[in-house]
Amino acid sequence: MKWSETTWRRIQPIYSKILDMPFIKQLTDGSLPLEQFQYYIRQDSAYLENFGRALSLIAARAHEVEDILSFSRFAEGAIVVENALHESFFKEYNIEKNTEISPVTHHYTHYLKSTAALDQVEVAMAAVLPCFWIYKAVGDVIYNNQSDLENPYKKWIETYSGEEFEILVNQAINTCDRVAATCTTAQQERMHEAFLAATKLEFMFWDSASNLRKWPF
Ligand SMILES: Cc1ncc(CO)c(N)n1
Ligand SMILES: Cc1ncsc1CCO
Repeated sequence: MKWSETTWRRIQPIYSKILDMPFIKQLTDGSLPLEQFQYYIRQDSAYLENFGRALSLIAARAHEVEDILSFSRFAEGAIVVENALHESFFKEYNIEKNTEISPVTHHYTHYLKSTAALDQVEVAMAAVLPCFWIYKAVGDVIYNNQSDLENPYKKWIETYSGEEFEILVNQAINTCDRVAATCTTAQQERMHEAFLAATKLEFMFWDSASNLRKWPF
């Protein structure tokens, strides 16, 4: 079995919990309270900026020229999406710009950047993979279950359900499979652990928006 098939199977219990989250259900039917969406977009802007940095670090550390190119493109894509948030979502949804980074965003972005800087590069590639794969999978489920044509979050829903994003996601998955094939079993296991950790953080990222989580001080 491919590394990606094994890793996707292993995270199924968490993936099911993600699909059951109130945030996802309410985004799908359009009933998500605006305050939660605003919180989410502000945090996602900070997330994408740092995700872009992590992807650039991986590009710099990749062994193969084709992977330097892919991860440089991914990094650019993340910053382009971040820019789009500022150009449209911040204005349309009346979102304040200067936000304090939340505890979960802080943890997730620092986890990705330290993994990208210090871990084996194959492990770093596995750590960023849920950002692609979970969003593609969840984006498709939301897109296919939209119940309300007037959904105020329609534009967001379209970001991750297009063919363009799908191509990048498949590229990220295939890259992980190719590099995993060069790794020892122990190294592949560390790739699984990184994929699992980032999947949990994807759950927590939405959970944090649902609860408008803040620092205690
Ligand atoms: C938290 C998070 N994970 C993944 C993506 C998609 O890359 C995103 N925009 N935000
Ligand atoms: C995963 C992801 N999220 C926003 S853009 C992107 C793909 C990289 O361009």
